[in-house]
Amino acid sequence: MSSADPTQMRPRRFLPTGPLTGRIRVPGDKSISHRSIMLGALAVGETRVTGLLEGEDVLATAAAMRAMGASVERLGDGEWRVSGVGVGALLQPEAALDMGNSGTSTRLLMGLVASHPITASFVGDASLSKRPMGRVIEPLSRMGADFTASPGGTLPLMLRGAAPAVPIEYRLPVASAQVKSAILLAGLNTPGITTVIEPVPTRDHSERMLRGFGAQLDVETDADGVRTIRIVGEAELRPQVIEVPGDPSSAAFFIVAALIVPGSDVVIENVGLNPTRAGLIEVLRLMGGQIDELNPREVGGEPVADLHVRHSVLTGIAVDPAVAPSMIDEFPALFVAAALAQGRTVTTGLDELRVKESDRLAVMAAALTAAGARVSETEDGLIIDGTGGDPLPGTGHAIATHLDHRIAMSMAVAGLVSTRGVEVDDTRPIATSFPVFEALLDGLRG
Ligand SMILES: O=C(O)C1=C[C@@H](OP(=O)(O)O)[C@@H](O)[C@H](O)C1
Ligand SMILES: C=C(OP(=O)(O)O)C(=O)O
Repeated sequence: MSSADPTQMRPRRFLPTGPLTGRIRVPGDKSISHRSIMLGALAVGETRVTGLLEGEDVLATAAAMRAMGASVERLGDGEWRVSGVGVGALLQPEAALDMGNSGTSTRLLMGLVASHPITASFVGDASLSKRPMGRVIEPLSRMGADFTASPGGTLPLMLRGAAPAVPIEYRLPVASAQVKSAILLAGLNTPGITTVIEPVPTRDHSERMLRGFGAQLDVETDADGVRTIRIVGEAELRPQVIEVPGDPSSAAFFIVAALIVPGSDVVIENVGLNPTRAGLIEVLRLMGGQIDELNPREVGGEPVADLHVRHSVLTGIAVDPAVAPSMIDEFPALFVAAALAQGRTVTTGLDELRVKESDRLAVMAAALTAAGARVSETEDGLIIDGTGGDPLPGTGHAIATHLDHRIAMSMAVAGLVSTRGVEVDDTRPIATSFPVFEALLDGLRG
């Protein structure tokens, strides 16, 4: 796990580069990888997964499911076997579950534990220990689970599951796939029907995968786009064979890199393009980005294509806040594209970015300023005046990543179009979601 110990930090200066050219394949989707292990661990029998992301966050999920009785084994590169215990049969872990840096592991596993007759403690690193868990504690308490959390509703916390739990109907107060998923997973072992009402659609991997594993789940969408998701509890899950598509959130760094580095021409293979995840591509196209989808197909029940990305003259825009949930993790990368675009980019409605691995509005504003970009921070977004493609001049200050992988990778990309490079204070967090990022980047430099 990434540690907060500053003596262990691994800095790197990302230098300006010539054109990026070639083909790459990004690792498996992080959201789908977490869910493959969790649902595999709840099915009776053997689930096989290929293309699993072997990042630290997913490994934290794997370790937790092992600690609760499932067998989770690595057979080869991205190839895993999960032998599940069955819904209702999770065992009480002997030690605290170490969630590392991973919000998804924490919140989804809290959902699972909440409706099992077990007690579990959750701990995490310095970044995760600041993130709000009240958003899952509240609905899961209504289902009967009992929590002892740190002040402010943070980790470390202890959770005593309810048996039986009580089904609820819950309207999400924040657009969060993690909160939605926590409640649906708790609903798996709850008698009756658990209902989540989602006013703003968020990534729907849980719904797709729960159905794929045989849970009875239905989704109704009204004329305003409000989704009502119902899951029938005391489900029996059937083991699956899952091929995890490439992670669009990882592809994002290479899409932006190829767009901003003059002369670049890159193909990123096997990128998941679920519409609840593909907002960045839409926004970059509106800015003038040349991104073509080749060989569209389905992988693991998700739309996928190879993306052909060429250097483009980008123009700043006002980003529609409605697109935010479908690119929530991609804003740091978008901010870098905006910093190199012509004219002004305005983003709004991004309060959720303040509760990710870091406060991504404040940290990206500081990071881009240190790189020489013109940025101002508002309550719920950034306003960025781009260089029009000129290299970022830099200020000589290193970028503080605050244990946030997406800040480290975004600023690595910014360094590619700079006059003297961009010094990232710590590259270790990159391993939480994209361990081969630096190797792929160095490979494209030719
Ligand atoms: O459900 C998921 O897999 C995720 C949901 C999002 O979080 P929120 O639900 O907090 O928006 C996203 O930021 C995270 O990287 C993964
Ligand atoms: C927000 C993220 O992940 P998590 O919430 O799982 O820590 C992310 O990967 O950008």
